[in-house]
Amino acid sequence: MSGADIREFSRPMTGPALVPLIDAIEAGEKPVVAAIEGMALGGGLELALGCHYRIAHSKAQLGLPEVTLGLIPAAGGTQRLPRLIGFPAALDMIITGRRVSAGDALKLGIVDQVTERNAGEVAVAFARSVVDCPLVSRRLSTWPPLCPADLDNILQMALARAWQRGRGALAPVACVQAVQAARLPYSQGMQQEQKLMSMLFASPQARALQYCFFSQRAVGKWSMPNGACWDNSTARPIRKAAVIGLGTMGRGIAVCLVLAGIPVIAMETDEKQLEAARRVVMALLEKEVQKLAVGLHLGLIHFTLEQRYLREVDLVIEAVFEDLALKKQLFAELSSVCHPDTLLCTNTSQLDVDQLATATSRPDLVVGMHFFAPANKIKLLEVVFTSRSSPEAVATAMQLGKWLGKVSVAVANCPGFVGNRMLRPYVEQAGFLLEEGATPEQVDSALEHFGLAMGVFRMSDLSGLDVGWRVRKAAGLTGPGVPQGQLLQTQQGYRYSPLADLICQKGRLGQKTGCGWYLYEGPGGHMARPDPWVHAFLEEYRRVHGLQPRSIGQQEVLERCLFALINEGFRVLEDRIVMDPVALDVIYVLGYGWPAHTGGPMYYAGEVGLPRVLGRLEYYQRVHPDIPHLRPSALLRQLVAKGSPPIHKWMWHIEEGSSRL
Ligand SMILES: CCCCCCCCCCCCC/C=C/C(=O)SCCNC(=O)CCNC(=O)[C@H](O)C(C)(C)COP(=O)(O)OP(=O)(O)OC[C@H]1O[C@@H](n2cnc3c(N)ncnc32)[C@H](O)[C@@H]1OP(=O)(O)O
Repeated sequence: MSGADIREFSRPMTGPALVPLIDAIEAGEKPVVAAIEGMALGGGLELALGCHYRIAHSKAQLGLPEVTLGLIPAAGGTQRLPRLIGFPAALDMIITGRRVSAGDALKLGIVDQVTERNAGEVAVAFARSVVDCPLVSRRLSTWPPLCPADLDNILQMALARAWQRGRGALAPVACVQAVQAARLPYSQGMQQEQKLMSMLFASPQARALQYCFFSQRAVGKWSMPNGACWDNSTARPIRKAAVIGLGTMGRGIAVCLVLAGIPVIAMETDEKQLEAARRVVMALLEKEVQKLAVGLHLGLIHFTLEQRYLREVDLVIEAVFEDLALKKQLFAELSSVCHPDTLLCTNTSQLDVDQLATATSRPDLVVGMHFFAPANKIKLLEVVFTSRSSPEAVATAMQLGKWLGKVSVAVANCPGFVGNRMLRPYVEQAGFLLEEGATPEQVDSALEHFGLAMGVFRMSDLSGLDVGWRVRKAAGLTGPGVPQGQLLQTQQGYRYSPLADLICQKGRLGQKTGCGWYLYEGPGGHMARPDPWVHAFLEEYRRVHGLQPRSIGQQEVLERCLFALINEGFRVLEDRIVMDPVALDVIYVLGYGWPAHTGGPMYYAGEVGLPRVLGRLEYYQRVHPDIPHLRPSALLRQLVAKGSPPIHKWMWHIEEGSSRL
């Protein structure tokens, strides 16, 4: 039982109401044993907690994921669970919404028995064995709360954690408040639970999080402009895969494959690099084995320098250095080494997948599989199809992503695909704001206050500033031989901030060099500190270029960075790079740390109001006519002209034939 029907939350609810039902079961004179097979989530677990005993199958999973939907467990979960397993463990489960295995549930005391057999049959036998036992001690609502001496401290720490990790989300905080009420007599605790639930139930955050839940499932129902789609295309089985290039991304991808039980050929061209990769990958795998407490066959991965092993694989993911010529050469080689049916996938984050496809003997079997770092942690996968990718190739990559535990989003090939394409105007605005008077920490603090996991400059330092530098050089925006513009700098006719290039030229490449936009403890350090050098550098830059710094408020930072990103999102939709705006929201929430409680950038635009987004973009464009990314997209204008329809109707307003595919 995976809990309440989430769709019902946005329409009038029908009875019977769950709370009185659970209370009636608990108060009953017959022993009721919950038999848990599969899932007991949300209202499902709350129902089980109202039963007198719980028997779970060993493969069952239990949890209270309401927080991920912007809610609290409001059918007594916040009152019964702390009574059963204590405040610290209950707080952890309720605030994070994480699922626990049957084995862990037994250790925690949530279930009375775990069985390998049919849980229903075992529960019936168990019920017979307890039929004469008194039930009075089995009614959790009557238990006195298990209050440890340091409960105040525990609750305070939980509250601090909820604020910090929630990044502005209300539900985690309400979860702590509801659990706190489990100190009170049960009926008073329930009143508090209901009060908090009523506050959250109709909140914009809950709506946004429930939109995220369905969006992450909707993207699995992909389609391509040629009519191929998820239910008319068949994925191939992947019995063995290869990863070529064992840098950070390749290692993470190899780990994902092994964890999913897929045998992997992990290939490098350099002996030293291969050994380094072997150490890191095996250490990561052993850590996972310990964490998940699962038996994993570590022999599933074979490290090699030899291409001949590639003959036996069904799919290759290349993750070599981001260099088009190098990748094209590799793809040409793979065409002759691999079996003619082998799918050739690239993990490029921005190179032209169509060009890579032309280097092979099988362009129909080439797709992009764009993982996000760290590949073994981030749940997003962009599956990039070209004009020649076959439905079967796309279906296979999408299915493989799901098998790896990712949410796969099908996107058409275009520069930067979706995520990085929308990121460019955002990063660009941040650079302009520095020129105009802001500091990296002012910009980052505004963005983090909004709820992003990391501000733009901290994120750039983490990814490595040389990544963008290389892209800008390849685009002819900077580098030897590129003429420097006038004040303000212009390149290719538009305003261009060379600040990031200048920082890179100083050898400041981010965390890996110990400094970038911030200062770190040393190379590889993580603690970002404001750097007086950067402040002096910015002041000098403004002085040399005659720029009068001005005070820039939080609102301007947010509007310029976020609305520029959203504006590019509308252009992505106009170009029909994705099926609908839902895909953009999924990509940003799962891949770029966009706060889920705002739904994602496009959903957020709808909440702010499209006329407001348009109005602010028009304003900033008047002030900065030399920044094309601030020019409102035609689709945004059209939607506003049509009265700002809801997000699921946006695609109806795109003119036929506007697709660039
Ligand atoms: C002002 C008024 C105040 C009113 C106060 C109101 C008080 C109301 C009190 C109400 C008390 C209710 C208390 C209970 C609350 C809850 O239970 S909230 C729900 C909690 N449960 C969850 O969050 C579980 C969500 N589901 C999952 O995690 C996964 O789906 C799964 C169960 C683990 C299965 O995963 P998987 O096998 O990968 O399949 P999916 O692709 O995810 O799902 C398959 C399809 O099923 C749909 N679906 C799944 N769960 C739900 C659900 N709970 N409700 C509706 N639909 C669900 C999912 O969307 C998929 O659908 P399709 O895409 O159409 O195939």
